[in-house]
Amino acid sequence: MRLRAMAKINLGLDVLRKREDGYHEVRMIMQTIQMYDLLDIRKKSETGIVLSTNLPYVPSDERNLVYKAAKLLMDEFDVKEGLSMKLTKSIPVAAGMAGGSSDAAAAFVGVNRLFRLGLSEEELMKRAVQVGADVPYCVMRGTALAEGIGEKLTSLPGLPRCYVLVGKPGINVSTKLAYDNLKLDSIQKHPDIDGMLRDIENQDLKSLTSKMENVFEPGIIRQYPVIQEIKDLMEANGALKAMMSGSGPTVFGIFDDRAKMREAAEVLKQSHLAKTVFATQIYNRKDHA
Ligand SMILES: C[C@@](CO)(OP(=O)(O)O)[C@H](O)COP(=O)(O)OP(=O)(O)OC[C@H]1O[C@@H](n2ccc(N)nc2=O)[C@H](O)[C@@H]1O
Ligand SMILES: Nc1ncnc2c1ncn2[C@@H]1O[C@H](COP(=O)(O)OP(=O)(O)O)[C@@H](O)[C@H]1O
Repeated sequence: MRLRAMAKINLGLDVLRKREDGYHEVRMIMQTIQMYDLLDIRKKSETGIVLSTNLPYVPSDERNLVYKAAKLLMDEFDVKEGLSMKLTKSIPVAAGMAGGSSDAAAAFVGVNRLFRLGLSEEELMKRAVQVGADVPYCVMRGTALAEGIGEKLTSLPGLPRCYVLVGKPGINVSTKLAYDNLKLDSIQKHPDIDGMLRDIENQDLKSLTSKMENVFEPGIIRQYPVIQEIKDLMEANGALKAMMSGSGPTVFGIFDDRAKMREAAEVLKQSHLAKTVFATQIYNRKDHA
């Protein structure tokens, strides 16, 4: 069985407060994009889980979120058969695009199907949060409002067709450090998430993109000014708006015109500001086909 684990971007990202357990309460507008890892899974005769990946620097043992997700379900349902998984990564790692979380979501969906565990999407999402705050969203996909620590999800109407240019500089940002370094009292500008929800309801892409904000962005840009340079390049080359995704460092630009996006992609490649440049579009199917 082959599953696609789709990447996400955060169109809006607000952090409200720190909880007792160290996690933060957030309010985010999430969007799946057509960029994916592949997870091949099959039963094997010997018991246990075996995982391989195409990247030497991604762990292929119990530290991998795919392994964690599969083990969690197989332990709960006392699955005696073995599982073999092959993960082929294309989503940049530690990039703010939920690559690992989405791989874990694919493992939840795949193990549920392969061993006929009969869990509904909601039941999978309830378990998914144990692997990571963004994993329930990666099970759900599409356009969504994420609250709580990211696990309280409301499905939203799909956005009008638009194109997404992804540019990741050659640096990595730790999500944990990004949260630890965030000074909640000195956040200059909170995104207008409610306004964005209205724009999505009205299918008004221009108004929606004009409100895009991410509270992590100023702090991470101070550390890595290249992020600002990539944003500026995208906006100078036709993006309605460009912003950092999640805890960074990936920048995405939203375009209403595919040709313009492709031209901007060429300019970005020539600039050598980004290590990964990928031109794609939003993705709103939810069926894990
Ligand atoms: C920032 C966001 C925005 O979508 O995405 P990424 O940049 O990772 O893609 C998410 O909130 C990332 O969610 P996720 O990557 O699943 O987080 P987890 O693995 O559960 O947590 C990693 C660490 O981040 C911090 N964390 C995470 C989520 C949250 N709501 N509050 C937190 O404080 C915690 O310190 C935790 O130890
Ligand atoms: N399946 C996986 N894919 C990528 N990284 C993984 C995976 N499982 C565990 N990790 C670890 O998690 C860290 C962050 O991964 P990733 O999910 O790509 O970040 P982000 O959520 O910022 O996009 C990596 O440094 C890696 O060591």
